Amino acid sequence: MLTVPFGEMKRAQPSFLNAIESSVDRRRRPRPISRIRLETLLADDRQSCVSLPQGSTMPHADAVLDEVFGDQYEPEGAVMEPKEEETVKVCLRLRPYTKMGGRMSFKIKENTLIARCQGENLSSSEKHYTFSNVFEDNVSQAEVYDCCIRPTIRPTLGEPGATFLTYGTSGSGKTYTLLGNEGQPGIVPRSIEQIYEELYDHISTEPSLKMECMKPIPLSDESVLDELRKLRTIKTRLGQGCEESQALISDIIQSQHQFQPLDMGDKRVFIWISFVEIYNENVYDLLNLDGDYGCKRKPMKVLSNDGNAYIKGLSTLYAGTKEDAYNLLQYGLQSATYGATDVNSNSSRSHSIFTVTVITHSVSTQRISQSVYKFCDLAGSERLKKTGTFGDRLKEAQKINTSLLVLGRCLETVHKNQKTKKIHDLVPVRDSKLTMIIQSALLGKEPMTMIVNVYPTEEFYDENLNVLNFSSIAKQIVISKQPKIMKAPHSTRYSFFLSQAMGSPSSKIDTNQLLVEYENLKQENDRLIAEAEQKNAEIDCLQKKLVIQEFQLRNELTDNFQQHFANMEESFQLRIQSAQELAILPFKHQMASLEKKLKSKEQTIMEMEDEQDDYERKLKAYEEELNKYRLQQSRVRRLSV
Ligand SMILES: Nc1ncnc2c1ncn2[C@@H]1O[C@H](COP(=O)(O)OP(=O)(O)OP(=O)(O)O)[C@@H](O)[C@H]1O
Repeated sequence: MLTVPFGEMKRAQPSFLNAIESSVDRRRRPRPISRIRLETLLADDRQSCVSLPQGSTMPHADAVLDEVFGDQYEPEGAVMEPKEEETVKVCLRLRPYTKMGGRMSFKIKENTLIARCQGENLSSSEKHYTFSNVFEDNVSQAEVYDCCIRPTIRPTLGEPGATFLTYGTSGSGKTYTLLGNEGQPGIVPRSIEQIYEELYDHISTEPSLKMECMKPIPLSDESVLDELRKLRTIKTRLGQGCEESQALISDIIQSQHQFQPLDMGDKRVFIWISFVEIYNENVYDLLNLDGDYGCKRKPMKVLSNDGNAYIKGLSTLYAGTKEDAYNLLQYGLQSATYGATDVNSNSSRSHSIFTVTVITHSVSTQRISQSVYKFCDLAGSERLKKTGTFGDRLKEAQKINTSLLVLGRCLETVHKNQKTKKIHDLVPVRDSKLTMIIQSALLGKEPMTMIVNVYPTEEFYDENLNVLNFSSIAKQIVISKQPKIMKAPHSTRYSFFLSQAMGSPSSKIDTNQLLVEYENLKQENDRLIAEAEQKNAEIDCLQKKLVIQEFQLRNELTDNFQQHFANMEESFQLRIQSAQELAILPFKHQMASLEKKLKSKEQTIMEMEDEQDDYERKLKAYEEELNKYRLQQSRVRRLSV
């Protein structure tokens, strides 16, 4: 249970879990800020902070605005209109109480909910939560729409669009508020009706202009046919029977609201729709026509371009009629993930974002603007224990709570930065996919309306207080709206703009002037093409030079390497030679001494041979003498005989 003793109330710091309710302390109530601040317009990755005095003429600020808005900023007239400032609209909606058992103790006083803290002394334990509007449980869907959504949907030139969020515990009525049912349609079908009824005369049946990565792209005839083919596929997949329920919903809405067609002069409107689901921190395309039901879906990447998020490869389909828009909504809902918890048997386990992009093309001024309306059905913020979550459901709940916590941190940081009028901390929009996608609203660049759904039971007492604390921070964020106006792209398809002009209501008046403009543009185009060709020829020449230089360089390098290797070889040879000589030297000495020894031995041998000769001669002489003696002896014997 969340209780804050009265004495500590003043000192407590606002935080996601324990926000200080603005109505408790007068000093903390939201007040109009006297100076217009640009830091909220800067992306979270920009560190600098610029502020402008209200209503000032500001030639010196042009450069800053140019940098922030690029092409989108038009410094016409030099005098800046003071920018409208408003805070995030936070409305409370109570779900009718159906259960027996304990009802949460609270009372409503105008736009303030006074919650009584459980088990505390009455005077010190009341918490006051002030909202833009409070809708009690008997307020109809139509009243909710008229009061907090209808005034924000103004898809005329220069309106940036808006983000609508439903936030609350599981089963508190978020999906009911956003989508409703057949008998009680919610915000999304009512917005579709409003947009299509108000823009009826101006909506182009041909999807010939699209936004890609925040840039307007005129589509080729083949792409137009491709887009129409996709719509037909969706219609075929939905099958028969959906038209009847759509017509019924449309009739109910028409009977409850009076939407008048707007006079938008020569403007043509193109409406594109996308639908994504964030499930377990992965973003999935709900309008993807390539994958079949049941096959593994591919998570998509969320990228950021100058503080505006876009999803890479997301299917954005053209909805030229409200029937197309209903079909796309229904098709996306069929693809969305549903699981069951103990609290709500049809609990949506993912955040889903239905986006309607209205592109407005002014034929006379060639200006293009886009208004992006995001309808976010957030998954329930719930306690794991109460919702009986295990396994996959537990993993889902953890991811859901993490992304909602990041959402709370973002709101808290933006609020802190705005309050102190300095950028102290970067807004952690990148910490979750949800906050990345709705970053422009979180950073205060476009209006945001949050409908806080509360199911007032004792059982959800703590969770409901957390939701209320969360909303009290959101309400204090200041929105600095900036129109997003772009010039028509330098396209080779001038015929697109010309055909738009011909088809527009004011075409008769402007046709001649447009033809002159067209001729001028054509000449300009020819001149640019000739210039481009000349540049291309120069590039070719430079490329050739580059190739020759590269070839020469390669040869030079090869020669250098060869020379280097030859030098290395030579020095190695010398080193080997000297090493060899060094190694041979002891053997040479040994050989010389052996030769010397040999010579002395030879000398000795020669001397001995001489001696031998002497002995042989002497032996011969003795033998001769012996022979003589023997001869004498034989003579003597014979004589004696
Ligand atoms: N204001 C209301 N009037 C009548 N019925 C309501 C209202 N709000 C909610 N309900 C009913 O309460 C039930 C739960 O509502 P819903 O499905 O919109 O809850 P949820 O907040 O979207 O839940 P989860 O986050 O789990 O998806 C539904 O049957 C719905 O019809």
